[in-house]
Amino acid sequence: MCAAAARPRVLIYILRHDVRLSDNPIFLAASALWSRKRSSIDAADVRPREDSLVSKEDAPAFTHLLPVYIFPAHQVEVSGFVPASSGRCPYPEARSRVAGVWRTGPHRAKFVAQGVWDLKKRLGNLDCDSGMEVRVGMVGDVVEHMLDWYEKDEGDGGHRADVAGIWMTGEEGTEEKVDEAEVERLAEERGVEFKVWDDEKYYIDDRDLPFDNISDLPNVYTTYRKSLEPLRLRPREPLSPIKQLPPLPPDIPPQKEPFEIPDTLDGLTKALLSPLEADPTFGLPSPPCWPTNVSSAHPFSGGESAAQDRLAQLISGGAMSSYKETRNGMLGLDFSTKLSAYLAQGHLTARQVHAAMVDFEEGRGPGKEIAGYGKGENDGTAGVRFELLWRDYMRLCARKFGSRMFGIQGIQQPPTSSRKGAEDPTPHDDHRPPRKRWKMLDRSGGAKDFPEMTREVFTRFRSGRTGIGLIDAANRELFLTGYTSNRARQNVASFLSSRLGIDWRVGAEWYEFLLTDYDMPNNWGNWQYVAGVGNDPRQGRVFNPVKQALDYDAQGEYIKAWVPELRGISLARSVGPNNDEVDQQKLMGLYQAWRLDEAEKERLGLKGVEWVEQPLVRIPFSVGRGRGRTEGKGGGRGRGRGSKGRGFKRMGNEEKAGWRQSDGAANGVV
Ligand SMILES: Cc1cc2nc3c(=O)[nH]c(=O)nc-3n(C[C@H](O)[C@H](O)[C@H](O)COP(=O)(O)OP(=O)(O)OC[C@H]3O[C@@H](n4cnc5c(N)ncnc54)[C@H](O)[C@@H]3O)c2cc1C
Repeated sequence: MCAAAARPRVLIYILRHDVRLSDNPIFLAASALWSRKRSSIDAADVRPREDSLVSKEDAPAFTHLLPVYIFPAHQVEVSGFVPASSGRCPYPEARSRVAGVWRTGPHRAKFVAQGVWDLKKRLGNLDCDSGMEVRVGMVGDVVEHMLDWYEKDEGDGGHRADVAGIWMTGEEGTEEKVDEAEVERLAEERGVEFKVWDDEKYYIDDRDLPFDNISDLPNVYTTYRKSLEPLRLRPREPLSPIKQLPPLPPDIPPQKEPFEIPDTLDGLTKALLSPLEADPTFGLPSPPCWPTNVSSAHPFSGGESAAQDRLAQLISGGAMSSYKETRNGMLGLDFSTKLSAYLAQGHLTARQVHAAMVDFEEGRGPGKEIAGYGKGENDGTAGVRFELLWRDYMRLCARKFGSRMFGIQGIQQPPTSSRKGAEDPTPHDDHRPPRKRWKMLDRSGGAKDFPEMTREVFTRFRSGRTGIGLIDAANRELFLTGYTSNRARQNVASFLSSRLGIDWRVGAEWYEFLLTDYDMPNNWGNWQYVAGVGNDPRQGRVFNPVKQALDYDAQGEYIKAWVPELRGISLARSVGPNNDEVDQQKLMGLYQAWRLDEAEKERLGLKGVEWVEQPLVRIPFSVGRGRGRTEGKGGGRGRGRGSKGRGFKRMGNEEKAGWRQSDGAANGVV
């Protein structure tokens, strides 16, 4: 037992989506406060960004730092951490509320584990006896167990250690807020200092927002963006690197039973994946299989080290500068940055991305051979900044709208409390579109609505067997790799919510399960935006996935990559000696296989195949030479996406093939 005077004073840092050493305000504060105490260096020498740190008065006096990453049991399935001999997991399965799918799938589980391990290694390498612990359980349970353990009487009236404080970063999710409140309650009960920090992983820090009250956040992104232009001047500089941290405490509370924490990355990954592997099909009778000769667009490993490598490679390889021209691509590594998963987990911060781009723009560091080096902001770097601000904006929407992010009417749902009236932040209150009727998985919405059929349709959607090439390619890619492009995501979300009329939240939950880059505000905000219940100022627009394929997959390469059954379609048609053109009829057959002629179906072995013969939707669309003829009038330009716009179109009179449209979709919402 330690004598009271020499008893360690432990500061516990609960890591969440801030799994990095660099540009991390909590690590920097812990490092600075501790070094100051040890060496009596003047505060100014160790506080490069004073406002980022706690003041001397607020700071708990601590001798040791215990960083702990917790896999939260309601969001990640943790039964794989229970050894076979130790009985059952005390928590319910981590499944989603509406569709009942796993909350965290294999792609993200692996990525998160890699990130946690990378940080553990980085901390260990600091050569100051630092490190990190991994725990599983509900956050409150883990913290309570730690506090109990440290408080435990050692037999002579003393504690194992004093807990000097608990720090964590704040998050916007309603579940995360509950976790924060629980930790705060426990800390208060035990007289332990508690502080929730603003994580500084966003493009614009909270302290620099152009409003004091979140209700003043504009309901339209463009208005928000304009209030902040020029975007290049807004972000702060990343925090200075950390060289030293307080050591880990001499005694560390073990993981609460019945769980056991593996001591290798391999073991950690296995524990996370084993419950999911009990059914590798995830309930799909015909799950997508890896096609030959195709690679993931997102083969990247998780972690701060890999994030820094990816960022450096984007700059020195030129992809950051060509972003504007390539960002609507769907195949390959570099059409977009693939930084989303790093940003979501906090392996990287948006201002680190900004700083790397500024270095390039000002002719510092790597990228000398790339056009535009040292020549200021270019279209590509400006485009990335524009998107990073979108990410900030979605996060602020989550703060503003709270639990309405998850309701079926999205943020269009009027607030339930006294916030009604002048403070009601719902967009377009005066001309809100009539409520859409959604098809649900578990109950009928009325006559002609059959949940059993909806479940079957949802299964085909998830399996990549709708019969619409672009949608099927995107859903198979997502299932197999954990990534699909923004272009594909928009089309898929529009297809499920508007063409099929299914409760958009099951789509959001399916994405939450599969996406490596899942991020609550971005996923739920984008899904409802596209479904017409979010903050798209032009509500009710619908993507035409055939027109979109023509615009963004004109040679059908993306569809052929992920739907190998269609690879045998030869698109070239000879129109003279040494002169070929794309056979439009066949191209339309690639985009919707029901349009292939019978002989071609026979040749490809597609005769009688359900998704070919009975697609969920048939979209009338014809092409002449060059361009396609679309249903109705042209759609909006949308979000500065280049000349092709976002591809929203009015809906036409689709043939109702094997699947009845929802009322909303059949009404041809615009
Ligand atoms: C239905 C739907 C669901 C989505 N779910 C998520 C999600 O869970 N997590 C997530 O990070 N993004 C989500 N997005 C946004 C976007 O599709 C991804 O951020 C992007 O495709 C990730 O690839 P990237 O990093 O190469 O993006 P890039 O095109 O290189 O963009 C750079 C960064 O900007 C941000 N960004 C880009 N597009 C958007 C956008 N539309 N909204 C908000 N931020 C954006 C991301 O952080 C991204 O890493 C979703 C979009 C849709 C339509």
